Amino acid sequence: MDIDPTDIAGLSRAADAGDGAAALRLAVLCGLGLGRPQDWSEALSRLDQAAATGDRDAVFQKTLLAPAGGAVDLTAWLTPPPWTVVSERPHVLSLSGFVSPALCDHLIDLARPRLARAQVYDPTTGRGRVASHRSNSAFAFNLETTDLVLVLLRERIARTAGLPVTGLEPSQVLRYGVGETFDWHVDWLDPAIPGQASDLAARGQRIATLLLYLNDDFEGGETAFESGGLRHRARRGDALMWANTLPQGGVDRSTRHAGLPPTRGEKWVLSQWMRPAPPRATEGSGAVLAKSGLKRAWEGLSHGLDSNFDPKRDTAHRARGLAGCPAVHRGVADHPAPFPGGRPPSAG
Ligand SMILES: O=C(O)CCC(=O)C(=O)O
Ligand SMILES: [Fe+2]
Repeated sequence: MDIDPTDIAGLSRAADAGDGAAALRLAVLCGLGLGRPQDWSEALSRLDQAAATGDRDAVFQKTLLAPAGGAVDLTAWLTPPPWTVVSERPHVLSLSGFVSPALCDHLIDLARPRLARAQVYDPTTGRGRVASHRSNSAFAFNLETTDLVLVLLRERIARTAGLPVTGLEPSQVLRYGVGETFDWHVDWLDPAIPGQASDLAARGQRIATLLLYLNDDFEGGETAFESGGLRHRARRGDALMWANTLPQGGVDRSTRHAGLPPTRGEKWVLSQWMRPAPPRATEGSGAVLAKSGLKRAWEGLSHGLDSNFDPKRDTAHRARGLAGCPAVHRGVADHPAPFPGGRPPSAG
């Protein structure tokens, strides 16, 4: 495809003329709400259009999203599965069957050829750097590598947490070989650390973390919490979600945790850190952002940074976010309804 990937009109023309790759790219932009308003029904019909051309990637993504054949069940996708409370303090929930084993394999396949040594924040500069306490490897998805499966997965994660998808950081796949670890750490950012303060001011706190376990054929490698001595092992396709902030606001210091080293085999997880909203720098009129944001997001190959910002919705989330993760805290207090009234927000 030699069409400008940020040229929505050009992509639409090519898609309607039978270019499956253009239709598939358009499906991603429709699902993300980048360069145009978010529209699930168009995203799915562009996927169908791409699959109908015989585009192998589109056909494969459709089988992952609708394994029984037929149409993708959007309501099912955007409805969080039941959960169990693993720990009240820290607030940790376990969700079984978050995605299918086939989808886990797909995420591993996307990440495997793109892995690099995982990094941590440099406490002074705030830039990434290699550190001995994080010896595993990682891949963070960018706009180019984000497919419709990941777009829908990110929306499912956001709705499970009760946080806006625009606040999700780039999704990362982590791989741990034998002896590799993400040693004891917290996911929340510390305003007292200069390298984290400006990021915190721009994007808000990492309210919640969700880990999706992509395989289970290894030994050791548990996710461990210092407080209470919790050691969590999950089945492939299960997720673990916890709040890094307290319901009344402020960070939860009891969330100190680690990815312990596998003693046999390799461990794969998808790690999703969640903020209350996109960076303040991008706030403005939604329409202007929608156009210029896409070009900038593509050039930076990032996403989540410039998606369609809705000042009313996202400011409310940010305010709410300061007092913790809605779904995790509600889940702990009032298991199992994740949304007010027990129903997810509308899929539209
Ligand atoms: O791999 C794990 O079990 C932990 C990962 C983790 O702590 C993180 O991604 O923040
Ligand atoms: Fe962590």
